Amino acid sequence: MASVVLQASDVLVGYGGAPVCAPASFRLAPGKALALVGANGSGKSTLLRAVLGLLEPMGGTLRVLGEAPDERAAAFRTRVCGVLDDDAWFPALTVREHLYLTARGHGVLGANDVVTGLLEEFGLEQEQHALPVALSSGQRRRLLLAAGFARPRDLLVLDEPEQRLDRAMRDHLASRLIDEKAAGGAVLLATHDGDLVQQVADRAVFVSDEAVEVLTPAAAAARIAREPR
Ligand SMILES: Nc1ncnc2c1ncn2[C@@H]1O[C@H](COP(=O)(O)OP(=O)(O)OP(=O)(O)O)[C@@H](O)[C@H]1O
Repeated sequence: MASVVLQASDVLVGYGGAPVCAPASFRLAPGKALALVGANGSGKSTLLRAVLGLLEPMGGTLRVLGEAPDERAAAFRTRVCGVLDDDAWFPALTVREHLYLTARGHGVLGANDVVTGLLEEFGLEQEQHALPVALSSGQRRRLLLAAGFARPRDLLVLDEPEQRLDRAMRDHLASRLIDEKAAGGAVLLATHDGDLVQQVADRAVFVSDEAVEVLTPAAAAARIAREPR
């Protein structure tokens, strides 16, 4: 496997020709996790969207698994899994059917058993035959996360995965991400959770319009504690 999963060199992102933050440079290797931290609206999600190939950078060089990100490319979508807070559901498919479709669509063997395990892991057994419209926002969040883990991936990109999770589920997510690294996966997450940064991340990137700095997880957690929310 490539020794670098993600390489950003002076990447500038924004909308309508206006950058949302300073140019960002960072790299991520297999088996490592990188956290993007910073104030609300600082540009974390926008950087994630560029990594996922959903937004063309305005400047700099961005390489994901050696290529410019392109979500239209099947090879890219096979290896890069994004979990955004986008609530993109098929309204007539149940929780179980969503997970099964995701796993089967990515060629997972024994998809039914994989789904059964994920339903239990993410506390969705009772809701497995419910439609998305019937779920609480926290249950929908857990379904989004479970769908991310239902399919193969080399890079897992998560936007504020801690949102709407209780403490126990946050801790479970942290251990799941540590396992992901141990299995050789790379994790890029935007987060406001300093504990999650310290539990999971090997490095952090502090995003702002003045400068984008690479920090230790402890330094990033200290910055998060100081940021107004
Ligand atoms: N589609 C869009 N078009 C124009 N501006 C946008 C769009 N999406 C986000 N923005 C703006 O870009 C800036 C950065 O937003 P972004 O969502 O990347 O920040 P963030 O760091 O992820 O914030 P938060 O922590 O609140 O999720 C904000 O000023 C936001 O209003």
